[in-house]
Amino acid sequence: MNRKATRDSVVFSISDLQREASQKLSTTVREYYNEGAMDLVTVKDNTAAYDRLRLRPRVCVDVAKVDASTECFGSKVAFPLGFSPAAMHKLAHKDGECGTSRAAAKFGINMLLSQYATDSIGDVTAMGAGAGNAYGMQVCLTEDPATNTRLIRDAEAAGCKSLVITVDAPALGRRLNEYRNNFSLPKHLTFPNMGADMDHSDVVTYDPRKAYDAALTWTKIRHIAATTTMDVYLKGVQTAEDALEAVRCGVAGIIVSNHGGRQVDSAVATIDALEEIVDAVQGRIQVHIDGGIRRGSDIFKALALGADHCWVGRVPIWGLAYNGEEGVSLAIQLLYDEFATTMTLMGCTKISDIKRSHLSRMGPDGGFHKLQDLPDWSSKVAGPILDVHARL
Ligand SMILES: Cc1cc2nc3c(=O)[nH]c(=O)nc-3n(C[C@H](O)[C@H](O)[C@H](O)COP(=O)(O)O)c2cc1C
Ligand SMILES: CC(C)CC(=O)C(=O)O
Repeated sequence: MNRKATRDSVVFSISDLQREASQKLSTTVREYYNEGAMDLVTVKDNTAAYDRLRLRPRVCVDVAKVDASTECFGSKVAFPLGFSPAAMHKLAHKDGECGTSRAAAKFGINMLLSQYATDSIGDVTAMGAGAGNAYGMQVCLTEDPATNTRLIRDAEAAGCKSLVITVDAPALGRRLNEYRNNFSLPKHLTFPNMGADMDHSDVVTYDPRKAYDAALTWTKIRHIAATTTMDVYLKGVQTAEDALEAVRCGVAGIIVSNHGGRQVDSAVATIDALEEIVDAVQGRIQVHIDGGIRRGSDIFKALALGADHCWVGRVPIWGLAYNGEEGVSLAIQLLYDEFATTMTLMGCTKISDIKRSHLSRMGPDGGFHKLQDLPDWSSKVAGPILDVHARL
């Protein structure tokens, strides 16, 4: 893709995209996508928290050439952003997850597919054939081991590089919009990754056997991780304590996430949770983040705090709703341009130049204070503490 593509005449930012996309959706679908659990405290704070961090630009650095590319799941990606797993893209546009996948592949970024996607994992990864970007399959894990095994085998067969186990959903959060609007999947859409007998009522009526595993534990994670060739990531880790458990489990990485504020309302904004987690993990496994990222400068701030990679859930959905696959491409382009511009203005020519000392945060005295750079952990510990396959 031409990374300096033509501009849209209406949409110049993700906030414009959200506004335009939202106008095209019915109340039920708009609220399902845009809202979250209970009073939306965390939905709002996920974005607001980025504004509590400020940038400390360095000047007189030669930034004539800026390289925003990095690596994720063993693939080179255009910049440190990919698509989080989000259910039901076809409610936004008929292009669905396959359209999202084509846009990701053309730009060279990675995509995670929800087990509640409206396109199959095989069809979605086929859209990226030959493009070089990587895919991951997200699973909540159900109480039915046969369903879990089938999902994992399908993902491996489709060429997924990672298995993303969502750990913040032992049950569905209380999304008041879904109750108010009597939300359900329209009859013409299906969950092709879930098998023929699955319909959306299994999800909203909390049939845990079919939809979630309320008894998911670290022991089960270790067993699942040992049964797959894919790299395992845990999505929904929100504390240093659980990040350390993940390190002990020997998984490849974690995604610091509160499910976009759709599970526990009043959960800490992910950018606020990130710091203690990065400090606890000390570089032993990958630390990714999602939730509230709406600008290239947000990606910069997350990397500066120590994240290895960022993901967005609602952004591609708004792109789809606005203009199908082309709308998704527009969304990626905007975030790429904003991120590359932020790097340039901050005096960073490559990803490894981005440091905590580029950030300032408001302290109890009301003043802004520079953050201290992280130590170089790469020389201290290499790789996870334990090899999960060796343990079992
Ligand atoms: C409509 C919608 C559906 C989602 N479905 C899933 C899902 O099936 N599995 C999952 O792990 N997370 C799901 N999420 C959460 C996202 O993966 C991600 O954590 C969240 O959207 C990040 O916040 P953001 O939308 O502010 O970027 C969903 C989010 C949205 C908005
Ligand atoms: C089908 C839903 C359970 C998908 C989801 O995780 C969400 O809506 O946040």
